[in-house]
Amino acid sequence: MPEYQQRIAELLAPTPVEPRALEDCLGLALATDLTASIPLPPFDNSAMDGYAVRSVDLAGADEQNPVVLPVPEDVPAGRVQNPPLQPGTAHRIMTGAQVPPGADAVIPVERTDGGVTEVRAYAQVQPGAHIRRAGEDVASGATVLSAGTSLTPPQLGVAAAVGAERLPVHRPVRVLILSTGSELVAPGTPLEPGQIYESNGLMLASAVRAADADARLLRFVPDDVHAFHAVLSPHLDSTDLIITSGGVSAGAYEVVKDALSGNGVEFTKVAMQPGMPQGCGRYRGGPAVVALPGNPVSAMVSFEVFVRPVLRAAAGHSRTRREVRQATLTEELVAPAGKRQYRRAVFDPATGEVRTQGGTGSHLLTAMAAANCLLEIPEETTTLPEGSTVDVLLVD
Ligand SMILES: Nc1nc2c(c(=O)[nH]1)N[C@H]1C(S)=C(S)[C@@H](COP(=O)(O)OP(=O)(O)OC[C@H]3O[C@@H](n4cnc5c(N)ncnc54)[C@H](O)[C@@H]3O)O[C@H]1N2
Ligand code: MOO
Repeated sequence: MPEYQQRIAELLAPTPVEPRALEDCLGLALATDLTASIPLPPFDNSAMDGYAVRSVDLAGADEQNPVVLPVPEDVPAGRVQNPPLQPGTAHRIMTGAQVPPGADAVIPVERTDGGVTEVRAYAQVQPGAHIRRAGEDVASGATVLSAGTSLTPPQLGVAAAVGAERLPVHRPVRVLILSTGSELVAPGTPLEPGQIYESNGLMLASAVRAADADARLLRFVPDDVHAFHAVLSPHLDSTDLIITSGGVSAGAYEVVKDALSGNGVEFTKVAMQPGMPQGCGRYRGGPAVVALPGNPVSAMVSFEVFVRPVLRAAAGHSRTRREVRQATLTEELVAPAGKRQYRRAVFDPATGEVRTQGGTGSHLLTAMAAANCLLEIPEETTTLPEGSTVDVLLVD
């Protein structure tokens, strides 16, 4: 299994780096460190709506003995020209407005009568009170985001706050998802006997998108080799990776295998359950191909262990793997010898316990939908008593 993982990893080269407007960067990987060219906050500013004062001018003020100061200036947030505060005066100031030179504190409006031309202050203030200092959040020249960061909303907020207009990010991997199979019909149409609704295509496209890659879905590719090549051909120049599901095992009418073998893709059996039959390679020397088995759970588990980490690495993310936790098994399990088994399971982070969902059948998709982790059973393990410590891959 590790060798097969390595083969797939080698198929995808890092995507090019391109500058993108901040609003188009969510989830993408930053390609170089982002350094702040300004401090944050950029200037000393008020944390409160109130009055900028010299703290010494309010010494001894209280409810019974208010200090009355003239208010010659009003300082709304954004006022650019900001006259200095003269001793014995107060400037009415709003949250976020620049503290005038000469002021060393802000008294909140609630501690005053709220006067406009003169103000009665009912409390004294400590020097520095309610002033947010320049550089308190970020010093000028500091690295605010590191290369490889998968950009989150607050990180994009930081980038905007330091004045970045665009960011150098890795272009997302462009993935084409194909599903084949004469038994498949679109949800929304009536089912004839022998038919099932197509679900792998949508599931894999969603998994690709959730891994912050681009997905294009081609469902119901005809079960015919010529038609298969014809459907692919217009997409080849704009695709980094083709993912197929189904048609890789030992049966007749395996269009994926028939079309891709001899065109750069090799099919093999991997010592893993589910997900034994697999294929990978490069289609006619062009895009990478990963041919996943058709059983829905096999397709999904194979995507998790083979494809997702590679998609993340190619797109420059420094975190490519799911979090692995150690958990205590609440039941006894048996597993096949010589295969790495992945069981659908629910991990409870509060207790550290894990319990499997459903059986091992790779058609049992609802157990996968109910799971929040994959419980990994190593190749050499065939029995796990209740209370064993196991590794779980957190998949949501
Ligand atoms: N004689 C053998 N038979 C099978 C073997 C084997 O080694 N020898 N391996 C089994 C294993 S394990 C798996 S996994 C499957 C893989 O089969 P294929 O990749 O060829 O997939 P299909 O036969 O096309 O489909 C399998 C199953 O999945 C359903 N399916 C397929 N595509 C979709 C889709 N897009 N949406 C929903 N469901 C889908 C399909 O109807 C089948 O039920 O082979 C075993 N057999
Ligand atoms: O590999 Mo199949 O995935 O066991 O069902």
